[in-house]
Amino acid sequence: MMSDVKLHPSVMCADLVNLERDIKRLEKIGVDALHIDVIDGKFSPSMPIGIETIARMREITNLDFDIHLMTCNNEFFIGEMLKIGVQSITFPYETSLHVERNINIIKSHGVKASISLNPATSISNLEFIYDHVDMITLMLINPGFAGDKNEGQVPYAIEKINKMKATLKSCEKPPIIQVDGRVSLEKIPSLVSAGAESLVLGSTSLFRKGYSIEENKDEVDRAISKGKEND
Ligand SMILES: O=C(CO)[C@H](O)[C@H](O)COP(=O)(O)O
Repeated sequence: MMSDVKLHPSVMCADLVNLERDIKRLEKIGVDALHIDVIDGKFSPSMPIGIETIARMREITNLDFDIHLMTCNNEFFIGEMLKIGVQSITFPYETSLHVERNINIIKSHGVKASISLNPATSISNLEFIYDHVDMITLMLINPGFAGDKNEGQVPYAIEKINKMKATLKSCEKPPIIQVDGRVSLEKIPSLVSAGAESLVLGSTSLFRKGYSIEENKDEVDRAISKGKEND
């Protein structure tokens, strides 16, 4: 099924010892980009995927890389990702001293620039840069860990998406709204009808245990269609 909602599987939820196999499966089912979390152990206390692994992944697939930095030294990691050759880089607002400079560096390499907001960070912080970013990633959980329980998502997720959507109405070229964190099959309909345009798919959807990636993809498509009906 074709949908204008972008599917970005979260690589940290794949089988990390069978990464190539899972990437090939994702290529076959048709996804829009691989969402790759780069976590430095300080911004959040986990380190699922390292720089070398991403460089190696670049050699085995032509899928777009949607890099999500969850780091403190963003300038360093932006530089490393640009060397690898990625299509989009999201960096966290909360650890960026020079937000506009980061955006400019990323864009000067022809790469899409995006910014992420932790659950408690207000969207008003982005007031002056909406027109300069390609995507805004709304974290619906406190970042760092994937989880296969349908819990952990902040209760104000839908309200935040609604507000973001309303705010972006006045933009000439509005950035895409991406949602990340426990984007479950149950929640996809309400997230999509609120205005989410890119879904980071993890352990409660595309990588749901007990089902194949292919079976889960059918369920994701169904959940998106349901969300579109309620639009
Ligand atoms: O950003 C992340 C962790 O911080 C993961 O990409 C995200 O949580 C996906 O996993 P899940 O859907 O299992 O929560």
